[in-house]
Amino acid sequence: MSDLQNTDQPQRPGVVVTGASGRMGQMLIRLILDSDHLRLVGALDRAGHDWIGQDIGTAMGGAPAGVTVSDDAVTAIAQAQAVIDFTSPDATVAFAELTAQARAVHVIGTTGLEQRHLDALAAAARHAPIIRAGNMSLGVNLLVGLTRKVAAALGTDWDIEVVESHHRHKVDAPSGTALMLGEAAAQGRGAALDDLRVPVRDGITGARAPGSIGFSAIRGGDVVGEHDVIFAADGERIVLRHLATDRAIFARGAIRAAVWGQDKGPGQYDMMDVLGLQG
Ligand SMILES: NC(=O)C1=CN([C@@H]2O[C@H](COP(=O)(O)OP(=O)(O)OC[C@H]3O[C@@H](n4cnc5c(N)ncnc54)[C@H](OP(=O)(O)O)[C@@H]3O)[C@@H](O)[C@H]2O)C=CC1
Ligand SMILES: O=C(O)C1=N[C@H](C(=O)O)C[C@H](O)C1
Repeated sequence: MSDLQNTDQPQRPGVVVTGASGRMGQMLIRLILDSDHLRLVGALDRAGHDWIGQDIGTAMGGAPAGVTVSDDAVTAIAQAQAVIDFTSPDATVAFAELTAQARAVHVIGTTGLEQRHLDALAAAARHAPIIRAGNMSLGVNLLVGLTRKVAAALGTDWDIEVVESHHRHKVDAPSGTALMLGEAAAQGRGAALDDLRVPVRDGITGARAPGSIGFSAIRGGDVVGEHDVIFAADGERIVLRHLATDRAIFARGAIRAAVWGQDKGPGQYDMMDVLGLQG
């Protein structure tokens, strides 16, 4: 059934989508408008955006959805039970403060967060649940567990490299997913990624440091997201690969997280919690 009848099922949690005109924002809104589990109550965009004041369904080129695109985050988030947020790090921190005040679930897909952003999110999570992952897909979260296991099983004579490819518009590198995979590999080796991570290689880099974890990023075209974790030893290689061909996989994960979070207390969660893959 469609959620276009926005008032007929008040028991469904109301969700606000931030960055509504973005690639992920539009995908999320399409899926939420078709969801039996969530009700779209707000669509936020940056002040001055062409879509402000328009119906979100019409702005996306479809039928009216009964929700007007707004730049008033305070008012929109105050009436929400969940906020799904795929925007930029500074915006996500600002939305986290409002979402915490509303005691709503904040589902964060935004990547490229620095320590100061993470610190602000930790503060917000003292008041309401935050569910954050660099990749919301089932496949990648399974791959994280596999990567940890393979890294734990292999010695440091197996070199680990993470290679990722994304569309030409992506602004951060390595991708959030690549960092999740690198962290899993480091955990498998009983170490912290910060201690093993190799900065971008360029020029006379010297030979590879034993036990290090390298990252390479490719940007081009419309690639949705591709990740390889390469374990390379003398005479053999293992490659664990995830290929995303449709952004719906991320949006479905985020919607599942928003519903899952409804009965959770304040704190920080990730997709491994949502999918029951911890441990
Ligand atoms: N965790 C996951 O599974 C996934 C995470 N992502 C991440 O999600 C984020 C968004 O990706 P994508 O949708 O492709 O990017 P887009 O650039 O297409 O969309 C981002 C949206 O956020 C808005 N936005 C950015 N900064 C602000 C701000 N300060 N205030 C208000 N709105 C703002 C943008 O508005 P404007 O255009 O005006 O700047 C735009 O509408 C990225 O960090 C990406 O890496 C993406 C896919 C999956
Ligand atoms: O920016 C994107 O597009 C994506 N970002 C996430 C990341 O940084 O890993 C997830 C996915 O790969 C798409």
